[in-house]
Parts: sequence; C-alpha cells; structure tokens
Amino acid sequence: MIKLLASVSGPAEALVALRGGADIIDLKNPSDGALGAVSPKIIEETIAAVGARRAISAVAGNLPMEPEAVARAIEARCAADYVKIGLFPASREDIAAVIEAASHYSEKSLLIAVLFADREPDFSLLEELADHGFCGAMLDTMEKGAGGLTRHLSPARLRDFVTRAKSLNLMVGLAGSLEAPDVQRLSILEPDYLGFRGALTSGRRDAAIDEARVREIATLIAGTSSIAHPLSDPSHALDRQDAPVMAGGDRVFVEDFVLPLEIGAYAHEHGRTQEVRFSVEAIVAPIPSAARTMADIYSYDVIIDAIRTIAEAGHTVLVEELATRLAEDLLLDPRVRQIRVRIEKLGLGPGAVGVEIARRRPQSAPLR
Ligand SMILES: O=C[C@H](O)COP(=O)(O)O
Repeated sequence: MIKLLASVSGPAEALVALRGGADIIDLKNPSDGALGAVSPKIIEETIAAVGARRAISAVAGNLPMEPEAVARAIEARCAADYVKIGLFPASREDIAAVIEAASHYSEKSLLIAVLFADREPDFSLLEELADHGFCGAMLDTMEKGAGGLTRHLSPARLRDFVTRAKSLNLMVGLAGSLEAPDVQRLSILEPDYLGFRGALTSGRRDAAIDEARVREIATLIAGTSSIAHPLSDPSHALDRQDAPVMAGGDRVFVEDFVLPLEIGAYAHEHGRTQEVRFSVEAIVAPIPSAARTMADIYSYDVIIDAIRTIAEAGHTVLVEELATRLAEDLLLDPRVRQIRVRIEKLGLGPGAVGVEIARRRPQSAPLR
C-alpha cells in the first residue's frame, strides 16, 4: 500500500493534511526552497497536535554539505519520527562525510536521504546510505517550477532508483512537483510513498494546503492498491496467445510515438540508434460516464512510460521481442483486457518495416 506524504508548514496544516487522508506529515517551510526547515518549536507543536495518529517527518534544511552543520540540524529535529536530509550537489567526499555525520543519529530518529532528480542524482549513494543506517531514500526536485520529477528522470531511471533502494531494504519515496496524473504512472513503480506539497494547495506552493486537494490525492493513491504491478507480480506474465477473445471495451491509445532505439540483428545496427515508431492500443473496461478524475481511468501515460522504459533497456535484436515484451508488460495491469502493439523501424529502407501483434488477457486472470 503506497502512502501519501504531505508537506506542511506547521500544526494547523498538519491537521488539514490529517483530515484529508495523508499518511505521513512532513514538516517543511515551503517559502524557503526545496528543503526549508521549520523550527524545533514548530516540530514540538505539531507532534502535540497530531499525537500518535500519524508519523511525522521534518526536513533538516537547505544546508551546505558540511558534516557539523548537518549534524546540528538533525540533532535539533530528532523529536520527529523521520528526519529528511538533503544530499545537495557537492563532491563525493563531502557527501560521504555528511552521510557519516548523520549516521550517528540513526538511533535517535529514522533518517531519510533526499536526492535531487534535477541535479544528476548519484544512485550509487544508496549503498552508502544503507551501510550507514539510513532508513530510506527519496527523490525530490530542487528547483520548484522547473518541471516535475518525471520531466527530469525517465521511467527506466525512476524504476532503477526504486528497485535499487528496495533491494537495500531502504524505504523509498518519490516527490518533486507531483500532480494527480503522476500518481498512476509512479504507483506502477511501487514506491513506499509519494510526496506532495504544491498540488495540495489551491495556488502557489507556499499557499495554504487545501483539505479537498489532499483528499483527492489520497483517494488516487488508495485506488492504485488494487493494480497488479509489474515489479511485484510477474505471475500474470502468461502466454496470452491462446486466450479466448474478450468482449470489447474502450480504447486507450498512443499513436506514432517515435523514439531512437538500439535495435536490429545486423552488425551495422549495433552501437547506433535508429528511429522506431510505436503505436499501442489498450482495450479497457468501458469508461464510466461519471469518470472525472484520474482514479476513474486507465492513463495513456502508463503506455508512454512502458514504451520509454523498454526503449532505454539497451540493444534489442528483434522488433518481435520488443512487441511481445511491451504487450506482456502492459497486460500486467488488470484493467487492460487486450493490447495491440505495432512497432516499425523507420530507417531501414524506402518505408516502414515491422510487426503488429495483439494479445489478450486469459479468462482466468483477474479483470477490472
Ligand atoms: O517532500 C515532498 C515535497 O514537499 C514535495 O513538494 P512539491 O510537491 O511542491 O514538489
């Protein structure tokens, strides 16, 4: 079950977030950049207001990568269940020294490292964090207003982050100007929580958070729990060739999406990319006429992300392999009844060459 982390400025907003359904109350000063800290007094007041009802985290601040400064900031915030420590751009040695200094507080509070998606995050730090007693790692963006998380890192990179962090038993979070449509596509990666601030207000990031918006995001996140995720449920990846024809449904499609790909069996096709065009159609249950939010629909973004992930996976010999992998990946989602994938190589001859396949969900597999 993915949790909602809501960033709030103090006790009053914490109660709004709580009523709206947030799972983790995250204290930060939204007027002061990505990781503006609140005072220890505000942390105390928030703990008093929220009590044991929710876990509370507090950010250490927008700090230079200096061990003493970071240690002092953590020390002052250990009353919170979690302390979030930003790993800001610096040399590897400086960051390692900060991680080492922070590790002395891992018994007093649960430590979460924040890596910045828009500052070329180094995922090899995850091992270091796990070795130094950190409880978790998350991605966020440093420059608010310069695009959200998915603008800065591809689906494959995000998946890599989540997979690596989980393999090290780190609790993993994703954040960074997330909006409602991001929930479905990021939930497929199965992070432990998604972090929000800007989308919870009715205006700017430093405006007050709005209970209805918190509830909307909380509902969206809760709605993703019944989706079978590719990372955790390979059991649905059955051979779908012989499955009986399903009843129809509505079409969600991505057409003529062209990406440069390393593909082909010839030697001259290795070590270079060529343009490949993807057209994918998913047949889903009829869209209810009352559909108004992302929770009610299957998003074409999920298809786009699956295509991008496959495109980044390195050299593929056959378009057929690409097509079947993509179809199987998308059919892991129980909302998808049938999938049609058309893949064309555009740079080989006078026209396009490629394959088109259709795969269906077996009758035995769960449907939605
Ligand atoms: O920790 C999560 C952040 O507070 C997210 O803030 P944002 O959604 O405004 O980028």
